[in-house]
Amino acid sequence: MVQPYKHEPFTDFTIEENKKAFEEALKQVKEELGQHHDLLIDGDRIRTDNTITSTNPADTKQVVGTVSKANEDLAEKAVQSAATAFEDWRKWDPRARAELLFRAAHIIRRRKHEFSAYLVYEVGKPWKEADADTAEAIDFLEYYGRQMIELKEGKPVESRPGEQNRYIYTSTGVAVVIPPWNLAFAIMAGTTVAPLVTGSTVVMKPASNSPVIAAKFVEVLEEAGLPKGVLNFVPGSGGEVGDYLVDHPKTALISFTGSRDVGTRIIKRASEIQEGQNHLKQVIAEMGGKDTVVVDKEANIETAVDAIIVSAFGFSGQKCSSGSRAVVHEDVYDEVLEKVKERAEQLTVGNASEENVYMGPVVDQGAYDKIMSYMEVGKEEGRLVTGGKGDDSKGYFIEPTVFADLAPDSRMQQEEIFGPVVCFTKARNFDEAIDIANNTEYGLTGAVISDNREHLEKAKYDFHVGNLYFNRNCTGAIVGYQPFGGFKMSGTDSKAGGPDYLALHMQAKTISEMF
Ligand SMILES: NC(=O)c1ccc[n+]([C@@H]2O[C@H](COP(=O)([O-])OP(=O)(O)OC[C@H]3O[C@@H](n4cnc5c(N)ncnc54)[C@H](O)[C@@H]3O)[C@@H](O)[C@H]2O)c1
Ligand SMILES: N[C@@H](CCC=O)C(=O)O
Repeated sequence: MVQPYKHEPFTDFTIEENKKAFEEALKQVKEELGQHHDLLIDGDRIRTDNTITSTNPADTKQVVGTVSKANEDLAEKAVQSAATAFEDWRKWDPRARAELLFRAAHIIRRRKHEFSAYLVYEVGKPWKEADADTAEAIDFLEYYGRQMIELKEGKPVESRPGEQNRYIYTSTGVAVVIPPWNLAFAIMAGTTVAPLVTGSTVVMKPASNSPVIAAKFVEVLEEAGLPKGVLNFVPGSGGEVGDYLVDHPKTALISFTGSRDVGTRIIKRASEIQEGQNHLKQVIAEMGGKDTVVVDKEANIETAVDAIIVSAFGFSGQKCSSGSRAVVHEDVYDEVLEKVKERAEQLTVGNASEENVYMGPVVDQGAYDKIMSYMEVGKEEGRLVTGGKGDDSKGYFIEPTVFADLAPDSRMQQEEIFGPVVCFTKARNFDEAIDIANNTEYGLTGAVISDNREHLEKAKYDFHVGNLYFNRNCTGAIVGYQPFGGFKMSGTDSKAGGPDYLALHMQAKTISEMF
């Protein structure tokens, strides 16, 4: 009997024993760093001359690992291998596929701190963020396994006398999985196992900033018993391997999570019918955000400050859900701004492998340069309240930064910066605050801090985002509790970790028989 789903608890690092265990994991993983990881195609490990080197963004001289790099020929092999494996895999009992996910979850749970330590080194996650990322990966395995068991008989439909109707879900085919680097474990794992558990086979191309954690996860799935060819691992360039996989006539499902530009490009390419293609491709594309914390005049100010700080600076603002905009009622604007400034100045920034670092580095030189260029835009468009400086001499560190008095349509309030920067805009009343919150092309997350019930009810209908939070931060959705996905240019609203997610990976089939 499968136990009811509950999310994986977070580690309490104030408990000395947990702290020691995590330090031990960091030490152990540090000794392992620098190893090489091969491609996996049709169950074979393949080593290439071309490699991707993954380095620690907090200490760029530290090599986390290298991975072999696929080209178009190897991507072709991977698709063919997945297409062949599909014929058996789709006929596996869905429960057996689900149980494979449960076994993988157990393996990760036993070595939880080890995986989190990899996240600390590979993408610069502070302990808590790394722990939450690993917990979410476990949650996806446990949750989607249970969802598949629930869906395996299909859904009830009516039948008339002399007729038997059934409505079932069938597997789709070869899925291409293209995850981002920021929820480097959770999203990579969740988007990989969702097609797998539904009976599709997968070609996974990890993000080039986080291929090592992806390679470690592939090892876990092999250990859990995944047959050869069912999952093929092909790190490579987005432009070369990504495009090739998306365009391939045999790929049937593309699951992408990443930026708006790459996502919309994939949607366009996947809609073009290739020679030899006899199906339409299903595309799941979860993309960027420009998320707002709205503060009403009737609000608990401490709750508001907390929500802004956590939303803006958790994982250095590198979440699609990050609250990079604060839209605050004019009556409390100065007070909230001043308190956010004070709190931001107390946040610790440093190498994430050290305890009690609130903010680690940003992920790479490209991200660092982009975020720093926005500091100049912010100074032109608004007022720098605190922060604004960076240091990329050893790693990519940027101060928590607050800009004030920005026009709602300024670049700072419209474009996804994806760094530790929050921009304040003043609103004359609650209606105007919601209008400002809605005035970007994105619609992913949002928070409203208010003690006014009428205003909260209004926000339920008028604040146009996929994940809306009241009196808390707008980050940190939990699998099975707060299904995640956005409106507008934030994506296809697939709601990862929700009850409808797996159905998007399958084809519903009606079978009707007369007696
Ligand atoms: N909505 C969500 O659930 C969600 C979750 C996490 C991150 N994000 C978004 O992801 C972005 C940050 O992640 P990123 O920097 O990894 O995004 P990205 O778009 O640069 O890359 C995402 C993935 O796409 C691949 N890629 C790049 N070019 C490609 C191409 N031409 N064809 C196919 N694949 C290609 C990359 O290698 C990577 O694996 C932000 O915009 C963030 O908001 C969204
Ligand atoms: N699901 C995560 C964000 C994923 C994107 O980065 C959250 O809710 O904070």
